Amino acid sequence: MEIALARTEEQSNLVGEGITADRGRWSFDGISRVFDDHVRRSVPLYNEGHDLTCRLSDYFVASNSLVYDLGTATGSLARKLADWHQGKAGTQVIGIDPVQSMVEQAEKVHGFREDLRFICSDALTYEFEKANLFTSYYTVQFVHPNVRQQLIDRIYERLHWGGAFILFEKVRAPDARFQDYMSQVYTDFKLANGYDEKEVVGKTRSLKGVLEPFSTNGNIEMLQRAGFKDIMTVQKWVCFEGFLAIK
Ligand SMILES: C[S@@+](CC[C@H](N)C(=O)[O-])C[C@H]1O[C@@H](n2cnc3c(N)ncnc32)[C@H](O)[C@@H]1O
Repeated sequence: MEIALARTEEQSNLVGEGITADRGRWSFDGISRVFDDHVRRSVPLYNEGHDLTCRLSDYFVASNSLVYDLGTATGSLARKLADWHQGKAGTQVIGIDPVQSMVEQAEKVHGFREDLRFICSDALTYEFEKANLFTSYYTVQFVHPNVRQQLIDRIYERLHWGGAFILFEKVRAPDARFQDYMSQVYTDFKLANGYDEKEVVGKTRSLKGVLEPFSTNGNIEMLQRAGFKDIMTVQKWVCFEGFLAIK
């Protein structure tokens, strides 16, 4: 299905010449206004994963609960979680993102609410309070592999016993043949969602060394090293996977 797109200047910067020329220069700064449209056309089952996260959160979020959404971007998932648990007294969702323009856009779109806050900070250094639920929706893949384990260790440590980490990641396949199949099917997905070949190649090049997916097993082993023992895949579309890990 072809989708006609009216490109704003920001959108052109995002998917056009700018990133084609800039290997490994992907940045979330300066794309906050077009991010929502972009991410929905780039991530399969984007809305479904948010809905599933809300449904799973029922097992971990009660009144006076604390939820952190890491890499909240424009705050869509944090907002959905806050709405989902509205009425649970004292419960708060905090969206964290190191990109100021993303946090400003989140605040502009979702406004001021007692139960929903956005903080501009790096999840690697932010001093988390003890929480009931952490969510990371396609964020950990952007944390450099040499410090990724440290982040997962901190999440585990900062969770209450019985709390959970819901982690969605782009994942690599277990071998070269499957990786080849998955890459081709995902390219088909992006082309069907209105990107042209130049844009697909340009974005792939701009993400070199910036988006570094682990395999399914790599993610599970990272969660296990942090201390998680109860881990399950809750959603999967080819190379996009959601995990539920319970402390
Ligand atoms: C693909 S987007 C996340 C999409 C978002 N979670 C959603 O549901 O729409 C990745 C986000 O992670 C953020 N990010 C990257 N490194 C981070 C870090 N160290 N700590 C927190 N957020 C980070 C980026 O700024 C970006 O907004």
